[in-house]
Amino acid sequence: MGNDGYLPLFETKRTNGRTLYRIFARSIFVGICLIWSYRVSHVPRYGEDGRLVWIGLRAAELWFGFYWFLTQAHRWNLVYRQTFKERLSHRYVNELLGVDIFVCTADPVIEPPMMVINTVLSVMAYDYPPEKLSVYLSDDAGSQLTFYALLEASQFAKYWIPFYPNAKDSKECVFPTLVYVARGKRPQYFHNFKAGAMNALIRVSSAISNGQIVLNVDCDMYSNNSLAVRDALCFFMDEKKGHEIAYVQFPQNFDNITKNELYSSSLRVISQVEFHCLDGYGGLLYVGTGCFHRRDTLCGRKFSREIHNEFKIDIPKDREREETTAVLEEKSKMGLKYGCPVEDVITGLSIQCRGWKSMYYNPEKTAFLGVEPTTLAQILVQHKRWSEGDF
Ligand SMILES: O=c1ccn([C@@H]2O[C@H](COP(=O)(O)OP(=O)(O)O[C@H]3O[C@H](CO)[C@@H](O)[C@H](O)[C@H]3O)[C@@H](O)[C@H]2O)c(=O)[nH]1
Ligand SMILES: [Mn+2]
Repeated sequence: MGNDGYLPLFETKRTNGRTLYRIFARSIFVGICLIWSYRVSHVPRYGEDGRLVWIGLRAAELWFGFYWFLTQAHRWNLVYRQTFKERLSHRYVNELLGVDIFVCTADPVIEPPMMVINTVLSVMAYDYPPEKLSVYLSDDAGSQLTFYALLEASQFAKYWIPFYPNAKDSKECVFPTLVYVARGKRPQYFHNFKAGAMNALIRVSSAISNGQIVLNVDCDMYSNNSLAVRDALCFFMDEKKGHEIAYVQFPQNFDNITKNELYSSSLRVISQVEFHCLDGYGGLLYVGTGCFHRRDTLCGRKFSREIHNEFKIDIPKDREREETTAVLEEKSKMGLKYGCPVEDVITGLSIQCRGWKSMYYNPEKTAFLGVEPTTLAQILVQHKRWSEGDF
């Protein structure tokens, strides 16, 4: 507690054992330097065997050492966040923010409706006032099957959600708003993949529920922790620091990890080490699914020190305004950015350039579980797309 009696809604801790890691890293650096100097001082003379191989190895070791040196930036300064949800519930009984959840799907064959619907149901069951929760399903395939499955799921939810451990009284149970959205795609108008779908959802939801917070969950992932919305709100609603935070990214975990993890697609090092470090430097990336955003920053708002915990949203209601929004999206001044295969990363960076901060929250109980690529063909497609976007 500070002198003014203020109890924060979240706290940040530096990892234990940093000194130990730094000693370890320094010892490796000394080792690398010794290898370098050995390679330089013992080059075979002209005519001696192995001279070319020696020089080749020296180049490889130089490169490896340089690469190792750069990766230390991702290991040096890990931080962990902790939230205080009971303080949030206590302080904001009726003033919790509206949350709009966007689920994206694009292909009913690769992404079967059963999986999509499981995702939708899982996010409908968040432990959160249902009148403040809206779930939007964007179906880029405009599939009748997916639509029918959603319709059936909405009926099923009426029976299932009251039995969900967090629903309090089945008689009083109201349901979150559920909306199906399929964009009209025209051949002469480029659809911009997921970024286009997300921007369409931002526009549609602004005219329906207009929640101050927006969460995206891909249809190949589901919510595994019904308290994750409250966790995210602990960051946004913190009285001292909340007004600086634009987005809270949760790690992407997977429940179909193969035994030997041949392709290392569970991104373990990234989510358990490197993101904690990026977070320590205030530069956590937005990496798509599992990320909570303030709607206003996603819509282009700049950070300002004067404005405290105010969630200002301009609703583009009439047609003229909607057209303006579309033009702004096209110029990447509003919503998710276009023209890059990793729309999320560049969108996150642009938000940070406007002065906002981001947070990484990795709760003990996994918040989102998804399907990772398991075959070489799937991995190659995914990495080609990521590499095209990131470099
Ligand atoms: O035209 C499209 C193409 C894709 N999607 C959806 O976008 C999501 C992500 O696509 P996916 O093929 O699963 O890509 P991944 O490589 O698994 O996605 C990772 O990488 C993306 C780009 O960085 C992020 O947006 C994702 O959240 C992140 O999980 C899925 O829900 C798709 O249904 C659309 O809605 N419309
Ligand atoms: Mn995916």
